[in-house]
Amino acid sequence: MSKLNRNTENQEHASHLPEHGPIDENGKEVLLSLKNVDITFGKGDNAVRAVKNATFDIHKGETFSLVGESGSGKTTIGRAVIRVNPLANGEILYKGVRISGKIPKSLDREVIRNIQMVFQDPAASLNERATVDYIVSEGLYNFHLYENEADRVRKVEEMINEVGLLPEHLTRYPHEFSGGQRQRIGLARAMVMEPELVVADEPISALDVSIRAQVLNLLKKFQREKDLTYLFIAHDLSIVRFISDRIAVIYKGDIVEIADAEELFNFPLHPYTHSLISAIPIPDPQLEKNKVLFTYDPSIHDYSTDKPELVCIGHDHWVFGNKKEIEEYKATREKNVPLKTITILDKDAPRPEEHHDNIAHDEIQLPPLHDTGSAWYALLSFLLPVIGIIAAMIFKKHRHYRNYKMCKKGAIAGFIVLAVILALFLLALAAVFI
Ligand SMILES: Nc1ncnc2c1ncn2[C@@H]1O[C@H](COP(=O)(O)OP(=O)(O)OP(=O)(O)O)[C@@H](O)[C@H]1O
Repeated sequence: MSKLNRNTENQEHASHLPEHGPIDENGKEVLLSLKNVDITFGKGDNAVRAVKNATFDIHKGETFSLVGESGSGKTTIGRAVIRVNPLANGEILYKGVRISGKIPKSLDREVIRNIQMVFQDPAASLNERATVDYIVSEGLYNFHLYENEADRVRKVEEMINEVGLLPEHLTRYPHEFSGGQRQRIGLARAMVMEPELVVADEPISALDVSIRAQVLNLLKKFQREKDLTYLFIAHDLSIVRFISDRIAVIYKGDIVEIADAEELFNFPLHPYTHSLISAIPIPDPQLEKNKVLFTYDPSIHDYSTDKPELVCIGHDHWVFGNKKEIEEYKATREKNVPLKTITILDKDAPRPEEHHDNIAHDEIQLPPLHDTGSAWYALLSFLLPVIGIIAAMIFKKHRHYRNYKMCKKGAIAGFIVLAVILALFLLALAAVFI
């Protein structure tokens, strides 16, 4: 497309944005930079400092996740990036160009087109009175990103196919769709603009667990195919672990830790990050029941004289703390021994420390290695139901619950088919002899 159409529009308004962002000291292209960003709501005594001194870079092509509990300021940052929330202090740069505060109207239009947002609640974010066709086309209309009507229709149909819906859905209204389908419409509306950066604000939190993976896979597919960069907002570390390149943790408006995803999970230095990791449910009910929840107590910090700041302690790992804390964090990291984040208590079993030390915390957070739930188990159990039932019992004992369910399902279906054949045979016998 769009390169053509973008150029067409850029000829009308010379582009304010360079083709590439600046390169940082690690040789990575910086697409978005927040520098000392403060965001405040209200005035005087009622003022809420929702975001305090937020500073981070997002590199081209990466998934950068922002994680923290409800009310910590994640959405406020996302909305500041798309220029909805004004800053009280600091600035936001896109490809090195300031996009916060007062900017020329033509730059504002370029920013809207290049940075799109996908919202948490697909029901609330879609205009209920507009058809899907109009919803997906709205940005194209506003920015004249099509050559003629046939071109617009082609773009919209292509996009609706790409998100897994059908062209006949275009004439329908949002209320005629399920939550997952509405989120697909929201994705189509954002992606049809061919953005470079997508702010995805809890895009799967409102969806059924069963369809969350589909929407995540769709986001990943778009990223691979269109070289997208994501600012992914979530309140739960377990969701972002496997989709993020880097993760920033935010607590009550302060960014308390930023690191590569694996670095953060291996060395969660800030106690709030530790508490978020310990809150991730373990798929094994026995271990989950006996897990000790680590809760964060902010009163452990004494910031009365020694003020905290976000400091890089090496390994591109940033932690928020005062000088004393930062020295401790550095010393811990230099030992290079992954930190223990989960403690399992079990009265009847070995001591908690011993119990935990035998299992890497990575392992307990994952389902058992061979718990695949493959359809082959069901098929073989259908053909050999007795063996299927035995296999199901063994899988259940080893907590391979998905395999167990598949075997059970297949074996039961196999028994029913055998019973029906036997019944028919007996009926036939009866018919012959009576
Ligand atoms: N428009 C507003 N007016 C006043 N206060 C606001 C406004 N928007 C957000 N806030 C306040 O700013 C703080 C951060 O809110 P924000 O919505 O960014 O949190 P969040 O981390 O995204 O939470 P959630 O996961 O629940 O969406 C909260 O204390 C919230 O009450």
